[in-house]
Amino acid sequence: MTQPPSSDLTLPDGVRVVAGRGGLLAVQVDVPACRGEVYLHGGHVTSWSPLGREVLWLSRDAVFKPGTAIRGGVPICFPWFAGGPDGGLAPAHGFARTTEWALVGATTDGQWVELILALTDSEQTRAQWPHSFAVDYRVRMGEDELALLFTVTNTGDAPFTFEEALHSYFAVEDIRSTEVDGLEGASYLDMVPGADRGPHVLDGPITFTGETDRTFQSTGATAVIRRGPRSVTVARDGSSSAIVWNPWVDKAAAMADFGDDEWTGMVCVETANVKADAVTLEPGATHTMTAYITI
Ligand SMILES: O=P(O)(O)OC[C@H]1O[C@H](O)[C@H](O)[C@@H](O)[C@@H]1O
Repeated sequence: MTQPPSSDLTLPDGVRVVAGRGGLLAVQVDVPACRGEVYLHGGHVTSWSPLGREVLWLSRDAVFKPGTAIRGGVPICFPWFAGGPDGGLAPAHGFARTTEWALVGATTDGQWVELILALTDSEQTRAQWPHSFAVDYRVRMGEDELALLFTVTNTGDAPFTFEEALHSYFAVEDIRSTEVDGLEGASYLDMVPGADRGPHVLDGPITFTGETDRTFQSTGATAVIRRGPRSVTVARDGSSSAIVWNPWVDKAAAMADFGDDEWTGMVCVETANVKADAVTLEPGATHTMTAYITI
């Protein structure tokens, strides 16, 4: 089992740390406004359930074990996305989603709960990415908003460039009748294998009729997921990229940690800075990317 958070951290009422699935440590929130769960493994939000209705999607086949990313919720992609700007980097989406994070703060005002997680460079991270950094990740959950504030500081003495994504999976009634609005007019790359990569310009709301994997660039536009009776809005700050993803039939079947029929019930709308939107930080500089998820 991973290390418990430092014992001098006082947790407010409604917040506790438990041995979750696979024995991994999970921070559970249970307050009148919402319930939620964040695994220290990957700094991974796996649940946000305001007023008893789950907003995020988590695969029934998700694997909870060291070294493996959890399928669903909000994986953190850092310090690169996919195989990195030029491809070829491993592990896919960087090491943050498979590394243990520390819980360094937890507060509540009775309505909101804010959890503060931290990740800093170690011998293990420097072997994969030779930079000194500190990430402060604030997860604020309440009755109608989940705010995710991801702050990276360059604690070294040379500049570095990184990619980042809050790879949020949302539950939808049926992807075939789901629409994502708000990104009209934005430029995107079509990352589905074999497709014309583009860049393309989006000319209307996104509807889903097959595998979809679009990387929107140079846009901070807010996306609205119309997914049944209730919509979810993903607003962003400090984020110029957004990824919209559904694997559809064949890719879902090819993933061991994704139920064959589960592609109908999810969509990813990700808050990111990737490819040409990668961020460069000078020594001592800081960058914050925020996702505001509201219902
Ligand atoms: O299977 P993973 O490494 O978690 O990646 C899952 C997906 O993440 C992003 O949305 C990418 O755009 C997709 O190409 C990728 O398939």
